[in-house]
Amino acid sequence: MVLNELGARINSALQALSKEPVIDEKALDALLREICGALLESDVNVRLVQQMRLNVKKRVNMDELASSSNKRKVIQNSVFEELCGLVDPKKEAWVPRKGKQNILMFVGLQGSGKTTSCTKLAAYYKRKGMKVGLVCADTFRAGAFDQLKQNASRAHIPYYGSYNEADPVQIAMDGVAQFKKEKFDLIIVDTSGRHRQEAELFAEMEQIAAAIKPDNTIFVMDGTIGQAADSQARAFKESVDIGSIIITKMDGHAKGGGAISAVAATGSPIVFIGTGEHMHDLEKFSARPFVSKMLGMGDISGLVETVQDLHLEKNEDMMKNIAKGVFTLKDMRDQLQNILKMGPLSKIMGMMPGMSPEMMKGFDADESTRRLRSYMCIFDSMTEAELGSDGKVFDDGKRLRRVAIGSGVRIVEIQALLHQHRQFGQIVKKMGGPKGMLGKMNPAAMQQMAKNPGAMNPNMLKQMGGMGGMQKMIQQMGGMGGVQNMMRQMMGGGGAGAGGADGAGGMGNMQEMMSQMMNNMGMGGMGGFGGMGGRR
Ligand SMILES: Nc1nc2c(ncn2[C@@H]2O[C@H](COP(=O)(O)OP(=O)(O)OP(=O)(O)O)[C@@H](O)[C@H]2O)c(=O)[nH]1
Repeated sequence: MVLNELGARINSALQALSKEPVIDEKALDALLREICGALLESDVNVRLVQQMRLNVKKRVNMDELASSSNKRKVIQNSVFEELCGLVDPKKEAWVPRKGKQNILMFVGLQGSGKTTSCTKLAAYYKRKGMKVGLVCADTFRAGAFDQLKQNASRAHIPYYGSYNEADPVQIAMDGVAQFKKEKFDLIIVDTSGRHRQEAELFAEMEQIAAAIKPDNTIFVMDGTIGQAADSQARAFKESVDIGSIIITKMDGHAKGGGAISAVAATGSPIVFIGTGEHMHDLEKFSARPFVSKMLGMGDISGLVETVQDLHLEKNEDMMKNIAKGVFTLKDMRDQLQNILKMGPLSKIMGMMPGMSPEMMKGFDADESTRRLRSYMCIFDSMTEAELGSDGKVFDDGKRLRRVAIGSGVRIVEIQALLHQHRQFGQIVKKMGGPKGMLGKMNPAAMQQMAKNPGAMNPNMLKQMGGMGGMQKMIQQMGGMGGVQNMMRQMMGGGGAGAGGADGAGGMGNMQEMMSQMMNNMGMGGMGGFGGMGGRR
């Protein structure tokens, strides 16, 4: 992702500042030159870059700041704040309200990723427990309804459309009326992105908006269009009341800066970014976490939300087991299943603080996901009794052969899985049990922690000394292999080969990732229940 490169450049400019013996106007100018150059190369609007440079200079008063370390901190903070300012229109983003029938209309040019994003968003709110329906009001493009139908069916989202009705306004009204009658919480209306004439397209959008009276209109913009984003956003803003923005295709080679600066043109907040063609490739957008992640500082709020969506509290058995220091094969399967449910591994890794863009380079998320799926096949071929065991039953070669035949996976790979399970079991034993960190908490507290990690997040961070402390903690996890080591093994050496040592290497890292996640949550839990919760 090109934004990672932008983040890496800004980051290294900030790092270089830390090495400067004297921090003066010259050093500040050199830093700003490098940062502004990087932003311009990423297609961020030139006026905005200029303004950002002036704002940082205004914030940093060299004469008033005494020590160099103070100056460094003030400059770094100012740059961070101003980068956030670039993508933050300081307007609260609209969110659908529970207990109300919310209507959302999507607009955007043809090919921007509107239809794909409609379904991704519907799936997102479905995961949040809402009853969501999709309406296809694009009658201009032949095949638009089929595309929406296909996407919606794959995500198990109810949809409405028509092959006969030619009037998009009528379809939008009928679809909304039907879903309203059926008490849907959120109705998403997809519109056309193309007409013979631009004026016709805007007129149609206005008519649909007047007929269905959406609570919010989302403007979908292609992240790869560069500087053209500004004029496109302005044109849409003049016709419809744009409430929010989704920027798509921020994976691959999107520079993204152009679309991001469209925020300034519309004054509306970016609510999500599309990061791929799959259903899960939609990331919630907020200015600070976005900038933090771009600079390799992680996105704790995103990670917490993703973990929340897993509803770990529902897995009572595993919570009880872990608190006791017990870890069965079934627990491992459930954990891996959870990781698969969280979406692409690269996305999760990017949310972890301390994962610098360099560390993510070359990370083969697809290969790791493939390996995870092959482990799922192995688990599927085990009996309930085997799954509930600590894995020692597989010392018997006959069982191993049976599972290998059943799953179509080589014996060495099953052995690798069992080896990793044993290793992770040892970590759980250390963390759990009466003396371990998790063992000191009762199962109800563990469930509470899983149910609402976000609520204790501020305490967790405070306890660990803020973001810096979090990064330090991850570095200190060197004892468990270390994140860097983990990434190296996950993406390197192991490569495409799935068997034997490769399989073990990849899995070892996967397992470390899980333990880190649990460790993070565990610490949050301790914060929440160890007296700190009372202070909130
Ligand atoms: N890589 C990537 N591709 C995307 C993303 N979002 C959408 N696409 C792809 O972009 C192409 C166009 O997406 P659509 O959803 O059909 O675009 P649309 O805006 O609905 O187009 P019309 O229906 O013609 O108005 C499809 O091939 C999508 O798979 C994204 O975030 N990343």
